[in-house]
Formats: sequence, C-alpha cells, structure tokens
Amino acid sequence: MARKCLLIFNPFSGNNSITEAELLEMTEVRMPEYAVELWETTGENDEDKIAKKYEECNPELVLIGGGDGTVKQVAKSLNDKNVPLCILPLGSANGLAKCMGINDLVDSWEAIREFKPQNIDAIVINGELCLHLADFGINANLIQKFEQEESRGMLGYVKNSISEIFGTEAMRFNLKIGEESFDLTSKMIVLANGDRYGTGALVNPQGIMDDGKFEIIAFNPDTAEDYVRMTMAFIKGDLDQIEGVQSWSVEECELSNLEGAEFQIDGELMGSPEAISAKIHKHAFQFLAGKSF
Ligand SMILES: Nc1ncnc2c1ncn2[C@@H]1O[C@H](COP(=O)(O)OP(=O)(O)OP(=O)(O)O)[C@@H](O)[C@H]1O
Repeated sequence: MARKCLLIFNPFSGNNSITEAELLEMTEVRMPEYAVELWETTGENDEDKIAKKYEECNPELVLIGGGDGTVKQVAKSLNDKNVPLCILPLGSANGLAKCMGINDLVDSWEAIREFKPQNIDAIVINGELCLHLADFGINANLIQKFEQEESRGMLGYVKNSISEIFGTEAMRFNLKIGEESFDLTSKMIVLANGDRYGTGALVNPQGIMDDGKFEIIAFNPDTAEDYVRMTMAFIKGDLDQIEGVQSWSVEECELSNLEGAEFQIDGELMGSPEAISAKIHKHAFQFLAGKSF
C-alpha cells in the first residue's frame, strides 16, 4: 500500500509560477511510493482547516508548498502531531527553508527520498511561535517599509536596507539572562533560531536549529566603515568576530524595549511590545532537511 502524504499548497506564494496540476505531477514522478493528497490553502482560518484535514487524511508525511508564511501556519496547526514535515520552497525568499538546507525543489525531493527527520527547535516569544528569526530595529523597519511601498523584490530590499542602517537611531534595551542583566544600545537586536535571512545573509553563524538554544545578537553599526565591515561579515558568515556585535546563546531571556523599537517575528510585524520573554521549545518539530543542514 502506498504511503499517505498530505501536500498543503498555497497557490498565492511567491510569483505563483507553479500550478496545482504541475505540482501533483512532479510528486508522482519524484515520490512514486506515496499517495499524495493535495489541499489548497484558502487564506481564511487555514490553521483550523489544516488541523481538520490532517485528522481526515492521517498522513505519514506532510509537504508544505509555499513561503515562510505557509510553513508557519502549518507548523502552528500541527504543533502537537509529531509528523515529519518537508518544505517545497515556493515563496519569494524562503529563509526558513534555506536554514534547513532546502534551497530549491530538487533539495526537497532528495530530502524526501533520504527521509531522515531532523528535530527542529522553536522559540516561543510572548506566546507566539518563532521558527526562524525575530528582531527589533532595522529589519522590522525594513519589513514595514516593504509592506507600505509594495516595492517587493531584492533590489528594493537592498536599497532600503542601506538607507535604514544610517536612518535608524540606536535604541536602549535591557536584556535579562537568568540573574544577569545587560543594558544595550543597539540599532538591531536579533533573536535567532536559524542562521540566515532569506537573502542568504548569515546573521547567526552559530545557529544550530536543534541544540535547545537560541542566539541573541545585538548590532550597532555607527559609521559607513562599520556598515561595510558588517556587510562583509554577513556574507562571509563571521559576524560573531566583528567589533560592535555582541551575542549570547541562551535557553531563555527577557528583553525590555525601552524606546519603543518595532518588532517582527518570522517576517510578521508585531508592533512595539514593551518587553518580550522568549524561551526555546526544544525539538518542537521534525523536518526533512537538505544535505547541507
Ligand atoms: N487561497 C488564498 N488566498 C489568499 N491568500 C492566501 C491564500 N492561501 C494563503 N494565503 C495567504 O498567504 C500568506 C502566506 O504566504 P506565503 O507562504 O507566500 O508566505 P510569505 O512569507 O508571504 O511568502 P513570500 O515569500 O511568497 O512572500 C498568508 O498570509 C495566507 O493568509
């Protein structure tokens, strides 16, 4: 008997270059030992609908065809199911998929063939699930601009990030880790489970997604020279060795946002919370990861 697989597909992800029929045809060729049932997201109340669909189908594997937003939705609704998940990266940036070594569909098919479920941690921040990266400051501001201008695409992002680095004021934060307390003045504070943004910038070279820890990284580029150094380090992945960058690896922390910086979790704006409390949820999910994971 064929193994059951549920494919949750968001037809609006990325530049919607792939149709439902094409995707199903690919699964037939690439994963012949599975009976794949495809379900399209509706954009309304999908978390409940996904949970219901899962109960009806009772699959051995759940494929998520979409961008980071869709991955988050599926992860939230199947939180307690312990079923292996695999991403078919169909969004425009797919930062989360890249952190798991899934850069394109070829990586997904290979991960399914290999079938080695990996434990993946999550960070719970003020009750919200964070699978990838959350931050105060520059990146949250960028996402806000992005949504306002609708100038999507990488060029807009890069253009805005340069003006944002110089335009953002450093703000005060207080970080509490156990009994220790740190006063920080930063342009950006990142809470990271994964190691990179969707652009490929390695924000957190130490980030291991199954070690029961997450990283807090505080940045404060001041001059153009600092900015260039940090950009180079982003690309090379040795940001942790750069002056003006502080980082901590923790299981939990509290962070007070003393001057009302904007906050985002996995690309979703969260306003400017006065304080956040963050805790790792070790091995919250099982994902099929790519070779480079
Ligand atoms: N059938 C649908 N109609 C309209 N919107 C939908 C539908 N299905 C899902 N959505 C919306 O798509 C969003 C998630 O999209 P996606 O997975 O592409 O995430 P993303 O991070 O925005 O990805 P991208 O990289 O493409 O921008 C959710 O806001 C969800 O409500």
